[in-house]
Amino acid sequence: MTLLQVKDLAVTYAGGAQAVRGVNLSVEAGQKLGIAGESGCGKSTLALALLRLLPAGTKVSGEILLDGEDVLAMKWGQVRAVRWAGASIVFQGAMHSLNAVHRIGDQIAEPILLHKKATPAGARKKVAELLEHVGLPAARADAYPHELSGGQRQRVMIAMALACDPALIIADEPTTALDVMIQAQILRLIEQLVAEQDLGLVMISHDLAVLSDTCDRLAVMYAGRVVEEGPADQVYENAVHPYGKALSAAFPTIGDPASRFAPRGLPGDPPDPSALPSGCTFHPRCPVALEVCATQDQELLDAGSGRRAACVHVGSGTGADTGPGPGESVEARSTTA
Ligand SMILES: Nc1ncnc2c1ncn2[C@@H]1O[C@H](COP(=O)(O)OP(=O)(O)OP(=O)(O)O)[C@@H](O)[C@H]1O
Repeated sequence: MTLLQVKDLAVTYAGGAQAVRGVNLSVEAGQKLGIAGESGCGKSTLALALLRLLPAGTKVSGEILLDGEDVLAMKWGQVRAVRWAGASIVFQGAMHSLNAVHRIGDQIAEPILLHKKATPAGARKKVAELLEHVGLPAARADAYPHELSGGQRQRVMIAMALACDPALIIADEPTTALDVMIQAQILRLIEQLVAEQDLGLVMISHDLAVLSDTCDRLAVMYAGRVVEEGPADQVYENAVHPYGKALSAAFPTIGDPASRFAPRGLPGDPPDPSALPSGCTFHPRCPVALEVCATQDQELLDAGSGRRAACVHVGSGTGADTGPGPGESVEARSTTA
């Protein structure tokens, strides 16, 4: 069953930044989609757009079908209901998302009282169940956010996201602020909940390794566009788009100690979304760019093994080398920049 279908989504902020450009994606029940990319590529904008949480004055076009209904065409009352019962978001940095002066039980109960029309006793019971479900004692309902550790607060955020039984969870950098051990626990918790409740998951992270470990499918974004997508292991280990390759090369390969010492990083910076380069927006940084890339953008094309990539080399059918893979060095060899 398709829970989320995004068609040709574009977001332009009031100042002219084209943060998301023509994104298409879909999530089935029980499926975990990871969205990866450098800072500023539009990941959070995409997440916020899904539930119409962008600032007033932002231009949004395309379609966001949640359970078949277009969120962009909904009246505000319907959008508010969908935010908890259809899909909910787990943000990074729970300390900023939780209200410091309210007990966490009251904060989790609020959407249950509002959207599920539960009685106070019914909401308290549901809060206790949710806390236990995310691995916290029910008695922690009486705690204030500052009385919990970072990992416990993130568990509270997950409990809150599940409060109205949504079909889809959107997790924006859910573990970024946590240490590695706690990060692993929270990722396992998310995986377990998705499997148990047959939820859909959209997980956003700059960390391709974390995403490939947790998700079934990956979409790699660059300058507001999805430039590569496919099965998580294929995109992480065998990316075909030169940017996807550079991104996966930025993470050490498990089991290959030599890769820890390989030069990393991609020369140059991502483009300013208010003044995007012509053609393929990656061409000024691309190690294998051709002249045509400066004037012509590519659609996502079939790249084999379930992957699709927006690169002229994929379309050429030549199987041309699109640059270094995980653990290999990345050097600019651009013919156009
Ligand atoms: N409220 C806003 N008004 C104008 N521009 C914005 C706004 N929010 C984000 N942007 C711009 O939109 C682009 C995409 O930002 P976004 O936060 O979606 O990227 P991101 O990939 O999530 O980055 P990060 O990982 O750093 O959060 C950036 O260039 C950013 O400066």
